[in-house]
Amino acid sequence: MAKASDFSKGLLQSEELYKYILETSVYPREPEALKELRRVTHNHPMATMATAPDAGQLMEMLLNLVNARKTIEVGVFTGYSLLLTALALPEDGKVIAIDVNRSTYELGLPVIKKAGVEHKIDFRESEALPVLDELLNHKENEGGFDFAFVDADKVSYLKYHERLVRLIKVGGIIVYDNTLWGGSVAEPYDSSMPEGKREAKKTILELNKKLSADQRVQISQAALGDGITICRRLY
Ligand SMILES: C[S@@+](CC[C@H](N)C(=O)[O-])C[C@H]1O[C@@H](n2cnc3c(N)ncnc32)[C@H](O)[C@@H]1O
Ligand SMILES: O=c1cc(-c2ccc(O)cc2)oc2c(O)c(O)ccc12
Repeated sequence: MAKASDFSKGLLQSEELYKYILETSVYPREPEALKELRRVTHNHPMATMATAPDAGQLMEMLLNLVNARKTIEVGVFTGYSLLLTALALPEDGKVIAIDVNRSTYELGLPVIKKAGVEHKIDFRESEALPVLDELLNHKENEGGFDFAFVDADKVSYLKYHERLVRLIKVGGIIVYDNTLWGGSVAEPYDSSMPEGKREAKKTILELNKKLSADQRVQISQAALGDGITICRRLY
């Protein structure tokens, strides 16, 4: 079973503090299906990519607050954030879930099926951008979604934002994961950082500036998980 110590301390000062939050406020209320999904993901070499349970708990609350019925997820991996979304949706709710990799989605699929929420999921194995553009080809999709979660290739986040801000309804919410990128956003240039991570950092820095200046959305950047920015469409 995954333990609090299996996660990095996130952005907090100590492992103990993160463990305290998880054990006091998150794990006792986490649905059994999500625990099982964490167990299934535990031995995957990229297990650290899964959405952090504390960030997931806030997402669940946001989904409830906007009474989400139609949502979009960009970046599924084994499905932790997808399953929590599907659990939060009503019986006739739908999440369009996009990922270039179906095999990781299939790793978590038995847990999703057992939880009885597979019928709410429209999984698209694809690059996200063409799917979002195709949705925008249909006028009825503009403002047609209540909520979106973005947790995929960081270098494309700005492109996703321009599409999602049109797809989400006024009052709806877009959540971006990794907006503090391990805390590196506030650190000087580090030549030992792998090229891919450095490119991602560059985009995240640009995204954070653009979101801060984007009058179409109200924002809140929260230091949960790897940093999440919540955007609420204003007009
Ligand atoms: C950080 S993981 C997602 C974690 C997931 N939210 C969870 O809770 O487990 C990122 C995912 O984005 C997918 N991805 C990367 N580039 C993509 C793209 N251009 N379009 C769609 N999915 C992409 C990867 O295959 C990977 O599964
Ligand atoms: O270490 C990572 C890497 C990613 C990542 C890199 C490239 C892609 O095309 C998609 C995802 O995402 C991560 C992530 O979302 C996270 O919470 C922690 C680490 C990483």
